[in-house]
Amino acid sequence: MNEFALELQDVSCTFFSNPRVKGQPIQRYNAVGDTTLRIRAGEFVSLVGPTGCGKSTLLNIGAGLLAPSTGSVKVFGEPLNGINTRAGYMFQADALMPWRSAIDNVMVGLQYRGLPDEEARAQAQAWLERVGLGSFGERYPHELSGGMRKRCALAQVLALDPDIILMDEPFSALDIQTRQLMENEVLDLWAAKKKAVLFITHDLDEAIAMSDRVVVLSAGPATHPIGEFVIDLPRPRDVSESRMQPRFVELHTQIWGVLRDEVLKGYAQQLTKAA
Ligand SMILES: Nc1ncnc2c1ncn2[C@@H]1O[C@H](COP(=O)(O)OP(=O)(O)OP(=O)(O)O)[C@@H](O)[C@H]1O
Repeated sequence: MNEFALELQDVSCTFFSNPRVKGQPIQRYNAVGDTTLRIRAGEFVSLVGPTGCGKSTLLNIGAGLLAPSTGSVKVFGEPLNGINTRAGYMFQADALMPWRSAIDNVMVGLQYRGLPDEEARAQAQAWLERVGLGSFGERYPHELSGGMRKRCALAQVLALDPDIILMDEPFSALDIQTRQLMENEVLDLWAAKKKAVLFITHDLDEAIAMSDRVVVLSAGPATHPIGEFVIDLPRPRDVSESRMQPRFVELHTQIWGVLRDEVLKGYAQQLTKAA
């Protein structure tokens, strides 16, 4: 097996405004500059960077939802063309289908894969149990709490047993206690299967507590990595206990030293845009 599950090699991404809007010249925005990012099989990597810098754009490129303007993407050594079928994607917003019960949401991907309904249902139930929703399968998304919906979305992704998991601020909408529970659950599930994870977060504490490596992105335009830190905290980890360790504080100080100026630049840009 190739050492790298996902490789973004010298990618850039430029967005153009809609050419059909009459009377307005086409505007271009260079969201991602020259970026190389490699995630090893089984590695948990977080991307942190100022708001609006281009984190989701990079994740979308890795998912094959967006083609880079230049550069290349490889998945286990093979060039990526179209959707990355080895990856599962967990979004910031709920992606559950409101008209389907929790179990139907989890089993839908398995059904698409051609599993007979009965087997798909059994596997979906097993995943719901693993994420603590064993007795909630018949509930609809609106009948679940925010944390439960996240658990259901997690089961939906993990049921497909992807080799790569792409997570775009999956817990940002949760209260702090639920968030920490979910972070620990994700770490336990990850430790059991050791998939490659690319995790996006605004929260540096979360990035350090969860990851093997944290990559810091510059403020846009043309965001690119400006720092990379190996997180050598022992595993298994409990996210809230990890935060108490002196090494955590050291890493936080080092990474924040790089991130701080970019966050200030990003913030200043937002103010300029808003003015
Ligand atoms: N389809 C698009 N067309 C034009 N501009 C876009 C498009 N998608 C993203 N952008 C711009 O590219 C930049 C990067 O956006 P992106 O969503 O990747 O940032 P982000 O770091 O994930 O943001 P946030 O921290 O708010 O989640 C932003 O300035 C955004 O406005």
